[in-house]
Amino acid sequence: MAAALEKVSSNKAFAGELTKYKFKSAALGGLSANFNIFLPPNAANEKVPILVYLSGLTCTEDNGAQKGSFLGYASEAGIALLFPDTSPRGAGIEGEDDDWDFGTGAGFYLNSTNPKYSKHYNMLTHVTIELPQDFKRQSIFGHSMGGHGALTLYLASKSKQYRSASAFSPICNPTKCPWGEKAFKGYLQNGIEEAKAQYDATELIAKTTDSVHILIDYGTGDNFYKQGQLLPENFLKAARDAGHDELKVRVRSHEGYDHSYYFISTFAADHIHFHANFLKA
Ligand SMILES: N[C@@H](CCC(=O)N[C@@H](CSC=O)C(=O)NCC(=O)O)C(=O)O
Repeated sequence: MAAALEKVSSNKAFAGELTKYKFKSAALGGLSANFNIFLPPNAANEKVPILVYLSGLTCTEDNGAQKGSFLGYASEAGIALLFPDTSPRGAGIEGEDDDWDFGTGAGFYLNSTNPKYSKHYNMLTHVTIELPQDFKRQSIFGHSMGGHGALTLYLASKSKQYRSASAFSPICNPTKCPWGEKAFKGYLQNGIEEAKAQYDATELIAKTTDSVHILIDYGTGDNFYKQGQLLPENFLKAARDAGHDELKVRVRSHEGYDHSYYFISTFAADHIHFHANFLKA
């Protein structure tokens, strides 16, 4: 990271340290951006791998850090956690605060090509290039819109930036659900068609021939799943059709669990341990 970082807060947790920084983000058009980073205790003596967590709609860099139950498991595994924000803040674009599922808090981890948003809404560059400039061993996970971000950043990365990806209740096929359709029509000049090439995990896995390491968990009691916003079955079918077996792409359905952080924290250990296999190999 080239820009100067300003420490906002710091808390000791699980023998490690959770620190919030802010800086002036070039990717987000010069706006001030926050992120949290958790360093496990062994980071004082050696280089540690990093796991990036992307949050969902309406979230900030705090939701995952405060409610995900990830820190203790990451501390034990010797893995750092990076929690970016979910969108630029305060761009001042007309209408960006009108809805909870578009604009502020809803950056969809893409680079906007619509001139109205393209100066500020570049969360793809922010997360993949601007924040982690010096990190060599990285994996990525996320929730809901952040699960969409984790899967698409992993699958679309030409440089294989991430060793593995996992997601809780991800938006798996956003070109076919209301949240994705709304976001892509707003942020992208060529809308859904443009999104299919880069920002739809189901479209991407169908074209992926390389070996992948993906874990997805969702709950059958999740109202957004029931409303057809997540579509994990589409992703699973596309993965199997493309030849990715259970060892490469694992999609688990959990009876009765909802979309909340109670669900995420229930399976937090599984996700940290899944990534540890690849980050520490
Ligand atoms: N305000 C909304 C509900 C918003 C919501 O549920 N956001 C989820 C992510 S949804 C997909 O990206 C979330 O993580 N919320 C924050 C939390 O801490 O739970 C509504 O009115 O339905």
